[in-house]
Amino acid sequence: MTRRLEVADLVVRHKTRKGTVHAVAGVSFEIGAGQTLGLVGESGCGKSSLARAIVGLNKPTSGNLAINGTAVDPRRPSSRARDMQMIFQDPYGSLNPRLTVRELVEEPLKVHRLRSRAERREWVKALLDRVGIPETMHDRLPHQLSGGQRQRVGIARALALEPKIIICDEPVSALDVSVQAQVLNLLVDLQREQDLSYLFISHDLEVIRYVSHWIAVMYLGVIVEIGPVDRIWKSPLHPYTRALMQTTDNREMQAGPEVKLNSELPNPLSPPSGCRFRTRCPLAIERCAQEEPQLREEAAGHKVACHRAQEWASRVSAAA
Ligand SMILES: Nc1ncnc2c1ncn2[C@@H]1O[C@H](COP(=O)(O)OP(=O)(O)OP(=O)(O)O)[C@@H](O)[C@H]1O
Repeated sequence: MTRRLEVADLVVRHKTRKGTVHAVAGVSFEIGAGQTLGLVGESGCGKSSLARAIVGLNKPTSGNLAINGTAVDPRRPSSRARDMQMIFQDPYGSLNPRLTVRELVEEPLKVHRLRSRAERREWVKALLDRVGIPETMHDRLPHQLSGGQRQRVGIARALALEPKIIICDEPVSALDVSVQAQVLNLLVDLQREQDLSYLFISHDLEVIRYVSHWIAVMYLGVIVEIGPVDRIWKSPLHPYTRALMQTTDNREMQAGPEVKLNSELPNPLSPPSGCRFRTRCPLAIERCAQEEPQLREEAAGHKVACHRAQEWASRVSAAA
């Protein structure tokens, strides 16, 4: 597998008046060429902090990044703009309201001094055409577009520099359900055509399942489970993943204990000792308070950070 993006031990801390939030507490994963890793977890578990640090919008506290096998300095964002771009949840907030559609897509090319004026015009037109924005709209301002059209412009802008990796941070959450599928299909088609790699963030597991090859589940700054999409969908092993699955109409999940998320996410300023999920976990035992579980491979490519995962895994397969 050609590894497009490798993230190792990434740490992001935010200093606030009340203390330091450990938003990302040592996260590692890789994404192959033409693959999507879907990242899921409740609001506040650190998904955006992770995405912004990878793309260079926030400086990570520590960690390593490699793009196409070459290490890049995670604290120097300019070094990776041409390889990696981001698509945001709120295309209105992320698009300069004073620039026309055409200018918005052209801007990254101008900043990086790429192509002649005539070539830029042609490339911008081709990009807008590809994402389904007709020429009659190229001179419009963002507020004159629908939410779906704005997101299409956001996608064209992200593609302008021909990156191979795109970080999609909740790209369809702000859109009407009827438009969500169109934008998701566009992203999936573009991936196939251009062999793009996506880190796709969503709190919606159904969306994640639709677009992803791999799923990573994040809880209070750490990845608690990661694996191939079908495996996670059918045989999730971490109690937190099971709890998230129980909020969907996943009928393929193998039988096992019910885990409900009744309480709120603990205060991220002082996460629980040992396993961060233990305060909400009906299966927690003494060891969970004392020792932080590490990700361990339970099946090919399927890793889980839970002291009880093995016991669990045998029970789940016995019931299957
Ligand atoms: N710039 C910041 N300054 C201080 N704290 C921050 C900052 N950005 C995020 N946080 C805190 O870091 C933690 C993780 O937030 P983050 O936005 O990364 O999570 P998330 O999973 O993306 O949530 P959401 O889905 O709501 O965007 C939260 O406790 C949040 O309050």
